[in-house]
Parts: sequence; C-alpha cells; structure tokens
Amino acid sequence: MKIAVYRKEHFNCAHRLHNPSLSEEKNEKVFGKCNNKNYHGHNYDLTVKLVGPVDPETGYVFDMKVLSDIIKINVLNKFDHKNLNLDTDEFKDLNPTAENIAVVIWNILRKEIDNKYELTIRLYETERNFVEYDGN
Ligand SMILES: Nc1nc2c(c(=O)[nH]1)N=C([C@H](O)[C@H](O)COP(=O)(O)OP(=O)(O)OP(=O)(O)O)CN2
Repeated sequence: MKIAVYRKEHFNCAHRLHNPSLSEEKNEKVFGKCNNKNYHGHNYDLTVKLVGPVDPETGYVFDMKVLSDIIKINVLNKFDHKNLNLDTDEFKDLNPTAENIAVVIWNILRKEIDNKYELTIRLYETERNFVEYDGN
C-alpha cells in the first residue's frame, strides 16, 4: 500500500523571461510583459508530493516536518526574495519559466529525498498558471 503526502510552501521571486539568442523584438513577442527588462515578481506556491509505503512503526510515509525543513533549507533559503536571473546560479543561463523552476526544484529535492519515494513538484506561478514535474 502506498500513500501520498503533500507539503505546501510559498516563496516570492523576481524574474525576467528572456532568451538572449533571440532578438529583442522576438523576445518581446514571445514573452510579452514577462520580458520587462526591469523584471517583475511572482508569489509562487509550491506543493511537494511524496508517495511511499506507510512505516508501521510511525504510521508516517515521511515526516512532513522533516519534509518542510528540507524544502526550507534547500529551496526557500536559496530562492525566496531573490531575483532569479541576477541572484541565483541556477538561472544565470536558464530562462526562469515556471517549467524550468519546477525542474530545478525537483532536481534539488531529489538529491535530498530517498529514491524509494516518488517525488512530484507542482508550482503555481499565479493563481491560474501552474506546472507539474515528476522527473519524467
Ligand atoms: N508555459 C509558460 N507560459 C507562461 C509562463 C511560464 O512560465 N510558462 N509564464 C508567464 C508569466 O510569467 C506569468 O505566469 C503570466 O502572468 P499573467 O499573464 O499575469 O498571469 P495571470 O494568471 O496572473 O493572469 P491572467 O489574466 O489570468 O492570464 C506567461 N506564460
């Protein structure tokens, strides 16, 4: 029997969607207001889902307090209140779209969480725009 546990977190970032290999006109056409050269901010909602067996000793799949600490130490401390393009190594050369941010976060967390747990990331960039990544 496998059960899913979820932890929701929240962080704020500034970013600019831009591909330096495209012309200014093309960037403006593709990314619109998200291409603003002076950046803009989002309130990101992050849901981390782990699926695994229930430990008969604890009744836990995974201690959600421990999961919260892992996310805070490895993701929020790195990205919260940062300008993703300017302040982080991860997005110096990677366009900080919701998709790319989700993959980066998944890769960070995958290193911290035993492979016996299936890991899925859902990232809300706005209330209506969100992406999901499970490593596939
Ligand atoms: N595939 C993607 N499409 C878009 C991304 C993205 O990361 N991946 N990002 C954006 C913008 O950065 C942002 O998410 C859109 O902002 P906005 O248009 O303000 O979206 P809202 O949901 O707040 O507003 P609506 O009026 O409901 O559209 C764009 N596309």
